Amino acid sequence: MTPPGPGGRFGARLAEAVALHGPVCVGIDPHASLLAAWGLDDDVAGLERFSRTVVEALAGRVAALKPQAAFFERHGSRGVAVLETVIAEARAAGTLTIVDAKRGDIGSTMQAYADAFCGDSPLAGDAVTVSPYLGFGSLRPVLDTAAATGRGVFVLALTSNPEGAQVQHATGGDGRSVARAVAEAAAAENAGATPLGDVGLVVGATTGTAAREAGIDLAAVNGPLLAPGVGAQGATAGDLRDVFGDALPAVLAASSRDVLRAGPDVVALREAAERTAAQCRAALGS
Ligand SMILES: O=C(O)c1cc(=O)[nH]c(=O)n1[C@@H]1O[C@H](COP(=O)(O)O)[C@@H](O)[C@H]1O
Repeated sequence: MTPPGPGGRFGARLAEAVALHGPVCVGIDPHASLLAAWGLDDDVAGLERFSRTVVEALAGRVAALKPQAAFFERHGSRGVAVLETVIAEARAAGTLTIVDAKRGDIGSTMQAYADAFCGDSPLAGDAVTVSPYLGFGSLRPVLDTAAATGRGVFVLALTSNPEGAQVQHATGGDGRSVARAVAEAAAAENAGATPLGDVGLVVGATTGTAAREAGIDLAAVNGPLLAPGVGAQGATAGDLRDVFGDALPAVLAASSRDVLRAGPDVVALREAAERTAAQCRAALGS
C-alpha cells in the first residue's frame, strides 16, 4: 500500500519555499561542541533542547531544515525519538525537512530505508539524502517510494569534502566520471518535470569548477541542487556562482554550524539565517 505523502510533489513544494524564504536550508547538526557552547549537556535532554530551539527559531522562516541523523543516532533510540519530534514539529509549522541520513545499500535493503525515510514512518521528512556508491540503480526503491509519496531524494554527486574527488572523479569504462554518471541518471529521473523534478543532487559549495571540468551539465539535471559547505567549511555565497553557473536557479545552499553558532538566542539564530539567505539570494540573483 502506498503511504500518504506530505502533499504535492517535492520539487514543486521546494521551489515554492525557496521563492518565499530564499535559497537556503539550515542544517540541524547538534555537535557536542555546539551543545557545550549553548550551555547544554551532551545528552538527550541537551539534544532535545538544542533541536527544538532551532525549530522554534527557524520554522516558517527558512526554505528547509536539514537534521543530520548522525547527531541524533549517537544518542541511541532516545536521540532518534528527538529526530522524529523535530520532523513532526517542522511539518506542523509548514517547513520542509531534508533528513540527512546518506543511506545506500543493496536494493532489497534499500526498500527498508525507503520505508523508513520516505514511507509511513515518523523518520520520513520531505526528502532524504542518499549515497549512490552501490550503483545508482540500487537507489530504485527509494526513488520509487519517494515519487509515490511526494517526497524528494538528494543523491550525492560532488561532495564538499576533499576526499570525495577520489571516487567521484574516477572514470568508468564509458569515459564518464562517476559524478557525471550520477548527474545524468538523476536528469533521466527528472525528465519533463516542472518547475523542478524530485531527484536532486548534492554538489558541495566548496567544489569550485569541478562540475564544469567533469563535463557535468548541472542545469540539465532539472532537479534541486543541495549545496552544503557554506560557512564552516569555508565556502561563501559568492562561490556558488562559480560552482553552479547557469544552474543557479536550482540551488539550495546549506549551512549548519555557521548559523547554529549564533544560538541559543532565537533572535540571533533568526538573524544568522536571514543573513545567510540574503547573501545567497544576492549571489544567485534570486
Ligand atoms: O548531504 C549533505 O548535506 C552533505 C554533503 C556534503 O557533501 N557535505 C556536507 O557537509 N554535507 C552535510 O552538510 C552539513 C554541513 O555542516 P556545516 O559544515 O556545519 O555547515 C553536515 O551535516 C554534512 O553531513
